[in-house]
Amino acid sequence: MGLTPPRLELEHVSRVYDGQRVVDDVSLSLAPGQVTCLLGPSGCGKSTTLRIAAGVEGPSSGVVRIDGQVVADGTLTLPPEQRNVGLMFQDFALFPHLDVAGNIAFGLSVPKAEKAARVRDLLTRVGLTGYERKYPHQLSGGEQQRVALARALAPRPRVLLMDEPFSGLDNRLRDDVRDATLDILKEEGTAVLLVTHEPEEAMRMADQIALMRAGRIVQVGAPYNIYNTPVDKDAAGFFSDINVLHSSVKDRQASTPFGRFLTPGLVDDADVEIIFRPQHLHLDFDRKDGPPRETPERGSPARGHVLRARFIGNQSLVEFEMEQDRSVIRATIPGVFLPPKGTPLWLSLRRDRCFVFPCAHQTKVSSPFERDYPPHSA
Ligand SMILES: Nc1ncnc2c1ncn2[C@@H]1O[C@H](COP(=O)(O)OP(=O)(O)OP(=O)(O)O)[C@@H](O)[C@H]1O
Repeated sequence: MGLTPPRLELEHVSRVYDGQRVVDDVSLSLAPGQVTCLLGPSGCGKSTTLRIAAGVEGPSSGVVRIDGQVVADGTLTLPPEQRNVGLMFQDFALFPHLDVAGNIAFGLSVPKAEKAARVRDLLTRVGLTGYERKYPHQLSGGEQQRVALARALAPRPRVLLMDEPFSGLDNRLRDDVRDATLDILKEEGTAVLLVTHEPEEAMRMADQIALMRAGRIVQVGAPYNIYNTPVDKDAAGFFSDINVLHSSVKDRQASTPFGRFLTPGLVDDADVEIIFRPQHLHLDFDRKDGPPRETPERGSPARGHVLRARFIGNQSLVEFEMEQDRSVIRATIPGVFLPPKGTPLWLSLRRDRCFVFPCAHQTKVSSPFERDYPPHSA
């Protein structure tokens, strides 16, 4: 017996419009019951990828499979209704002339009693029991979204494709609807491909995030891994504010106000950027007995002076000018921490949360010998 094929599989899929490759060699695989978020900035090709998975358009090249069956390649494109996929888009698009029960039952071709039972079951799951006879215009945005979800799930699709399905909802409602939607999707065991440009939404919803940029998938992984081991500076910066230290390589290390960092795979004089998030800074007050001690976890502390501090909700954002090179570093601190301008403080970094990348314009990158060479300790 062979292995169970992925529920949805895209293999080297590309799409060219007017000579421009808007989806570029995308490969992606979704297991049953898995939520995959296609995440990226506006115009990077997310919706086009989703439309290719749906069968609304064909790929210029590459193959799409559902449960191992080819549904599109360079020549064949099965239409959406022959793929057993559910679709859910931003504007929900409920049928205004059908009531809630009619909307949910629309795509169901099963006996009447079975249809009614499925509608009842889905209404319970989406928390809308008793809403059968209401019409879309009588529902709130969140209720309409839940009816749209029930309608998409009614025929038990093998794959559910969702394009920014929560973007029409206001912030507070969105969190509740997202959580409820996730519970239902998990119960149904459908494989979900969800398009979003919001990193928080992807972090909250996804089992797997596929980060897209300029038509290509640049990184795929679980939210924790994508956040904590970004593939490059832009991937790190997509999820949060970042600090960037500039340096260059000397003897396989880069010096910074916070001590030295190893630079595996980079040759001498290569320009590098050391990236870290504002929440990974640790602050200490100035002391009489000199700087706080250097530790392997936090490296050497560096002194900075507060430029400004603001309370931003459940944390404070403090900006520093570093004494050594006058660079500006931002730190976020839980709770209220608003030191006056000019206050000297010692800053240190969680070194396991720092990433060293060659500068984008870099020409002096790796040599296989450097990569294999045992690194010096920092
Ligand atoms: N039918 C089309 N004809 C020509 N160009 C298209 C077509 N559809 C999409 N594009 C172009 O392809 C690129 C990717 O579009 P797509 O809608 O897939 O991006 P996206 O990442 O989903 O963006 P957004 O988040 O803004 O919806 C864009 O530059 C867009 O203008």
